[in-house]
Amino acid sequence: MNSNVIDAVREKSPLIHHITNHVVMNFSANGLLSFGGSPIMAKEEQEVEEIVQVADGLLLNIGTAVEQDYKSMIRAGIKANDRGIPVLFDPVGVGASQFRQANVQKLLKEITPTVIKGNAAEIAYLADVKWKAKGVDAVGDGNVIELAEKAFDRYQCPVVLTGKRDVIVTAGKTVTNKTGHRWLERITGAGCLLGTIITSCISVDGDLQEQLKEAVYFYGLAAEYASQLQHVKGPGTFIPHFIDALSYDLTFLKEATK
Ligand SMILES: Nc1ncnc2c1ncn2[C@@H]1O[C@H](COP(=O)(O)OP(=O)(O)OP(=O)(O)O)[C@@H](O)[C@H]1O
Ligand SMILES: Cc1ncsc1CCO
Repeated sequence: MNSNVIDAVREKSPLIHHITNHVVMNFSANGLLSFGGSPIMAKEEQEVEEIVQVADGLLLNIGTAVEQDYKSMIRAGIKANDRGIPVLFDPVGVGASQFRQANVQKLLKEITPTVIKGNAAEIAYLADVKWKAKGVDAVGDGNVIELAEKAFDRYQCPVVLTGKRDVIVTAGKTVTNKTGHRWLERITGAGCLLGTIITSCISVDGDLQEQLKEAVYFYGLAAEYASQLQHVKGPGTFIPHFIDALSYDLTFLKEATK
């Protein structure tokens, strides 16, 4: 058997509406297509409700968001909440500017995410804990479990905190994940694409904790597999092989990375 969650995604091929940043649009669309889902990038305020109407999941990522994008995100998020489809929120670089901070606060008052996903610095900002960041990247180590649980308590929302060790917090349960490869830190958008993969996994029927665990575990294994291929020499050659690996079966990746 492969994986109930991943099989279900591939069976359904969920349409994931992205309002995401310019840097990762292409990478996210290709990664999701390879994995087995169907991407649409649409951020015009006048059309987002129509797109959400037919989507299976919504991803909101503030990486390069301008004022108009936040309006679109709020409108799309409210519609997604009304329809009951999952919403993943990725507060990319939220601590980097007052503009991001003010808009994220406003957004989180208007919409209810199904999952908040971010690196340690982003989750620390939301949890009101001091953490070092450099632009959109987290710097240094600390108690990531405590951090993710604090953010969960504050927003009453499941949290996926990413890094060398990922932490997944849902109601009453915290688990960690160690799959992954250091080259994921050396390419842009590894966290953003993980957000896309998670959104597709939570848009099929099933238990949220299981879906989050499986998405994060699979993603890390795909990276481990791609990194060990003979012709993969560094972050650049890693990217296309990682995209390939996202289309593989979990059982195959487990065997091949033993
Ligand atoms: N040192 C590492 N070793 C193994 N896996 C890692 C490491 N650092 C990050 N990862 C993995 O990389 C993915 C992205 O996590 P990361 O925390 O780097 O995201 P991010 O900072 O939001 O990225 P971006 O902003 O570029 O999208 C996760 O799947 C995580 O498990
Ligand atoms: C580098 C960068 N800057 C804004 S968004 C983004 C992509 C990774 O988060």
